Amino acid sequence: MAAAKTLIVPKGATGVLVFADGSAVFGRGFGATGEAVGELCFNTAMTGYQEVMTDPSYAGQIVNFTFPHIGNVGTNLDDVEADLPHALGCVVRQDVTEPSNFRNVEPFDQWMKEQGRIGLAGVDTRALTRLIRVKGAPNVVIAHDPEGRFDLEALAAKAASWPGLEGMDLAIEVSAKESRLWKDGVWKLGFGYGRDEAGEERPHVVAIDYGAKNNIFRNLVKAGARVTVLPATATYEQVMEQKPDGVFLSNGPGDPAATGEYAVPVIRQVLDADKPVFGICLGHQMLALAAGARTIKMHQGHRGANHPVKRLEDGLVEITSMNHGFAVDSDTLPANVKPTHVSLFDGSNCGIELTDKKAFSVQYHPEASPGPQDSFYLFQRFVEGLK
Ligand SMILES: NC(=O)CC[C@H](N)C(=O)O
Repeated sequence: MAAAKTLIVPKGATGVLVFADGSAVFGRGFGATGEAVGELCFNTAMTGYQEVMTDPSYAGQIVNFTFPHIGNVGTNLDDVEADLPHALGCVVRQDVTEPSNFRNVEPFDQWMKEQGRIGLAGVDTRALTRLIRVKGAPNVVIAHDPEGRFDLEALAAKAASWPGLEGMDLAIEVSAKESRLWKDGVWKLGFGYGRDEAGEERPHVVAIDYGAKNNIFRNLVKAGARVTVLPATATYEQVMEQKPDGVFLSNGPGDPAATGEYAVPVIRQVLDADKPVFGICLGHQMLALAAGARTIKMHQGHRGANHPVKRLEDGLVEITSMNHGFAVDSDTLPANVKPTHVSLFDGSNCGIELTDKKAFSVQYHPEASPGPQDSFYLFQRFVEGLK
């Protein structure tokens, strides 16, 4: 797999992943035709492919799923984390079968096609994962053509000339462009999404959207907040105009250090004004940057739904959902930044708290979607703290 430079397309191959060095992995294309260039990452979650594909933090990335049966429950209108899929494409082991689920609305391959996203099936995705673990996340082109016509040299050149995620600001591209009130609560079988009938008396959370997953806002509503969403480029004055009781910093794609021009200075001003702050994933990384720490690109990243994280205050282990390729460098935490959570997989930083401010953040995804719900308490902790 992905061993040598390949110039011949095997008979029957209708999809391919091409690496910058010219090596290629062939399979059967599904979803949209065409090609897309991005970073290849792997996700080990056993459920929730629709949530993964629509998580805006996957902008610029192609997801290699280690779980073999992707697409088997189809797609529906509810399990989406944003209006569009943001991952560029996906690589899967088994061909996508007829959906078998009472919630299915549309087969996965058709949904991918309509959304302009490319799929590649019939690949040894676990071998591909091992390759990423050894060599780090590569830049690749995913391509699909029902006739199997691929110009492999041109595709390799495209992968080679893509600049990579490091230094790339994508939050600005996927963020909401307008401010809005958020109204949905969490989903319940038989009921769908709850409705927020919040009164003015509830704590007001101003959530800055750097590419947010909707389930974060739903959980803030469930925890009892009134939620206003602002675009990533919101100024300090625009944040304060909303009279927030607390400010939330969302997840999002790309390199946290590349958002430094607009996001981090605003976060610093919010901290200086002593507003309570809660951040998730990219929001965690940017809170750390605003506090004076540094972020680093990880070798392979963390993406899945079973990542154990230790809460340092009492040693409790949370099983968490993760999706990140950058991390806060724990060696750079200033004296007023206390680490609160650590990954039990590799010891990387998974949470911080500012000792002189009401501000905390986590690297993982307490909103799950997909994943375990061990960390829902963080929404409660934030919103209760605003009262
Ligand atoms: N889910 C996220 O917010 C991801 C943050 C950042 N883009 C990273 O890859 O680390």
